[in-house]
Amino acid sequence: MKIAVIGTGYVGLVSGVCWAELGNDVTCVDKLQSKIDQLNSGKVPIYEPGLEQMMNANRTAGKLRFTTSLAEAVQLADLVVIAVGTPSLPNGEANLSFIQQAAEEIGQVLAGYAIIVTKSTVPVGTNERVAAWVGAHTSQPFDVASVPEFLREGSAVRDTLHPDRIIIGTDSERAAAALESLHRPLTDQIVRTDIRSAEMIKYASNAFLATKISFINEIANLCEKVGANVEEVATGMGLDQRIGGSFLRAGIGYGGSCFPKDTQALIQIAGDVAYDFKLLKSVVEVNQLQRRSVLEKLADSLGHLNGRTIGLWGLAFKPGTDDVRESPAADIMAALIEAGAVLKVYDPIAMVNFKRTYYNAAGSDDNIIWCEEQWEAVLGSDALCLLTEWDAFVQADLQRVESLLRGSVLIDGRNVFRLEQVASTGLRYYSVGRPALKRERSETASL
Ligand SMILES: NC(=O)C1=CN([C@@H]2O[C@H](COP(=O)(O)OP(=O)(O)OC[C@H]3O[C@@H](n4cnc5c(N)ncnc54)[C@H](O)[C@@H]3O)[C@@H](O)[C@H]2O)C=CC1
Ligand SMILES: O=C(O)[C@H]1O[C@H](OP(=O)(O)OP(=O)(O)OC[C@H]2O[C@@H](n3ccc(=O)[nH]c3=O)[C@H](O)[C@@H]2O)[C@H](O)[C@@H](O)[C@@H]1O
Repeated sequence: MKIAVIGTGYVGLVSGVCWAELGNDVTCVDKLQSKIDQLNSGKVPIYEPGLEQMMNANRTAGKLRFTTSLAEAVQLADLVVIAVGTPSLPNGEANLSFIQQAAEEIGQVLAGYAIIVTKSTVPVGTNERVAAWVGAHTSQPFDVASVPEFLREGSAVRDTLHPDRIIIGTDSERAAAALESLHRPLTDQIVRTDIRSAEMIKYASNAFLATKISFINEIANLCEKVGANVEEVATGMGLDQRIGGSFLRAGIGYGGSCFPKDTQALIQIAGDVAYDFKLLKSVVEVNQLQRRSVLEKLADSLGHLNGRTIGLWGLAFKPGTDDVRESPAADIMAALIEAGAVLKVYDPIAMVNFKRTYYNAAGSDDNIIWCEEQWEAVLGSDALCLLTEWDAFVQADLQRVESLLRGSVLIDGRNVFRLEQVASTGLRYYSVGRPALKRERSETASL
């Protein structure tokens, strides 16, 4: 199949590369010249394990191309896939301006029948608007379909090649048959549905996963008060097949480019039809409060934060990605600085993106020291907070943490250390929903 993919972000680039890998002829388009130049020089602009190698193999085989010319890509394509961003507007609603622009541009250059697929996450009813935006600029025949994407950053290639299911929302038999044959090599779990249901499946799935996380985080908060251990609770709950064990890891709350944006958008979608989505509003509120729990634990252990030096391990919203959009670390850092703390921060992959997104590119802020390596963030700090569970942190030698800290406090926002492991050190240890190890120890013992 000849495929044009509009947008070379996490979704467009990974989908395009994987479709080429399956033997299709793929042209990826982006309006950012710098991105296309980078891709044409064999470099992937995002951090996504396994992607660069697969991309270059398919470029060399002549199955994958990159261009800024939407016309060049669309005119040759049987299938045109829209994978541009749908960020939040200030009121939480999805910003559809990139979708509209792409749809209108497609309409302007369409040279014959094509199937136009929206892979971006869009509110219910958007694909009908896509049809209208394309149709306003062409007299060529076309069909539209909603094929939402469920990949996770960090495992995007694997998720794309081994999806749990493929959702195809369209009222065209011709489009459905073509999309089924495109996806059949990946899975037998292909669900054919109407366009509006397909659009809703995407939001409902993300909102449900976010709900599971906020639910377990509230159970964790309760566990801390009643002396239970949330990990034991999650294991016990998750063995019930009706509940399932995934997405029950308590922590500092969800972040990323999708759960925060899509939960807000669904609340807005409900509001537009005068429906008050109370449960989802609480999910969002709980998630916001959960980020504060790090500050509360620091205040509990250190007394006050003014003038304290706090080491932070992890800035990405989760390991395996350099994406820092809506990362809990950003809110936690801002609150710590406001409380008068000095921060020593380190992330193995996301430092550059984080500085560019939340500070100026140079990262200049008198209260933040951007560390060259992970131990520099520990050296001389009053406390260390682990915010992202990168392997290098999970495998860290806790005796070394103890000896380099000026204080003795370790806040584990992702429950990565075993309680017995920490018990063999002198660290005062706070995790999420598990018993704290609050023993007394001189704050200035080391260094
Ligand atoms: N990031 C993720 O893990 C997932 C994202 N999604 C959804 O997929 C969509 C895309 O997300 P990402 O890939 O993260 O976005 P992104 O922001 O990383 O990439 C979007 C790309 O589209 C390009 N673009 C925008 N307008 C264009 C136009 N008219 N012509 C050509 N290129 C254009 C931008 O320059 C950018 O490179 C969003 O709706 C998101 O909610 C869905 C599942 C997973
Ligand atoms: O629509 C999207 O963009 C994507 O959003 C999520 O994928 P992603 O944001 O890449 O990452 P997840 O692995 O789902 O993690 C999201 C956040 O939840 C947190 N999380 C996850 C699981 C858990 O048990 N506890 C928990 O706090 C993670 O730390 C992270 O901050 C979904 O998992 C994908 O299916 C979906 O396609």
